Amino acid sequence: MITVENLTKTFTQSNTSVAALDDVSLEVPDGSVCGVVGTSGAGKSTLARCIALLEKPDTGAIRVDGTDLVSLEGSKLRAARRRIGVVPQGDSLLRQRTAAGNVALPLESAKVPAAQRRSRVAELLDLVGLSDKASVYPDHLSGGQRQRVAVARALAAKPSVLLADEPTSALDPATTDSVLTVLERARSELGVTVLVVTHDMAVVRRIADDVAVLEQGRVVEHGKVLDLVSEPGSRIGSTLLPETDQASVLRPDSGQQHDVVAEVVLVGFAAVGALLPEASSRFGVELSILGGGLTRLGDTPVAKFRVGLSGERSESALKWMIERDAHVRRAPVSVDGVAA
Ligand SMILES: Nc1ncnc2c1ncn2[C@@H]1O[C@H](COP(=O)(O)OP(=O)(O)OP(=O)(O)O)[C@@H](O)[C@H]1O
Repeated sequence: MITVENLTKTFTQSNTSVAALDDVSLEVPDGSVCGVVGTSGAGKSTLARCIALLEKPDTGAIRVDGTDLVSLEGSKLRAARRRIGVVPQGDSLLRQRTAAGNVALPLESAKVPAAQRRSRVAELLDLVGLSDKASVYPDHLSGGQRQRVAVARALAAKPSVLLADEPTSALDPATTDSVLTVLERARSELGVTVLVVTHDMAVVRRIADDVAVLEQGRVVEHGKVLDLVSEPGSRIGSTLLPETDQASVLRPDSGQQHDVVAEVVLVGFAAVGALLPEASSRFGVELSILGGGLTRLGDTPVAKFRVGLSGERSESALKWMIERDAHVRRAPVSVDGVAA
């Protein structure tokens, strides 16, 4: 578990102070992937640098497995740094070393014997799907392949935490996917806790269990992605889920009367596949989809619909859906049945 407690960091330049981190607290459970997102200047990289022990916060604690890393010094600090693998922002490989040579670097620093080093490098290149590129130099690798080598290098010393700062920036979607697959594999096959700093919501959509949204140095939203998307007013929800498209209720279909209009978020195969039709048939209500759609967060299908229900038992149908974990937000209905 990574626990960040009340972290502050202020930079002062030519008499101007910037609170890059302002009382930031968050928890990343063991073996999970947490996305740290936010606009440019929100404090994401500063947070990553503090957790990687490359920057000292002004106040606050960073605990990994219970130990506060901020207070460490000397050999204890160096040992703690080895438990955190870092994939730095941008191109970070040594150009004069092959892919295998780059991955071996942390093992050489730790004085791991040559035979052990070779087998560990082979394992890591296999993990990132680049066994056939072991002797290729970075200039002859694609951007995505270079990032995968950087991930393998960050994992070389068997860290418990992997921290990646914008690992997919400047990559096309297909290449982004190959890098995210490797991060996901680090978590699932090695049990590493992964923290990904990104401005790309596709990263959160594809691999994050948890997410923290930073704004002007403060955490404005934090939690499990699948919980947050169901919360009314969630920024993550409004970014990751389909628009329910207010305008669609004014289309000809919506001219009909609805007894109830509501926004419904459904999470998981069972809910997405069956809840609406079952509610409709069980309570004898007519159910119209007025907007929204289906998406996928990680492996989980999630739907957000604006629905209109017509029939005497509309309220009961809605209540029944809520009891089955549908997240429902009622929209006020005007006299002609159109949501206000
Ligand atoms: N070394 C530094 N000296 C002075 N100011 C800094 C320094 N590092 C960061 N800052 C300031 O702190 C704030 C947060 O910067 P940070 O790089 O953490 O944001 P970010 O969310 O990672 O942004 P980006 O997405 O653009 O990389 C910004 O206002 C930035 O200008």
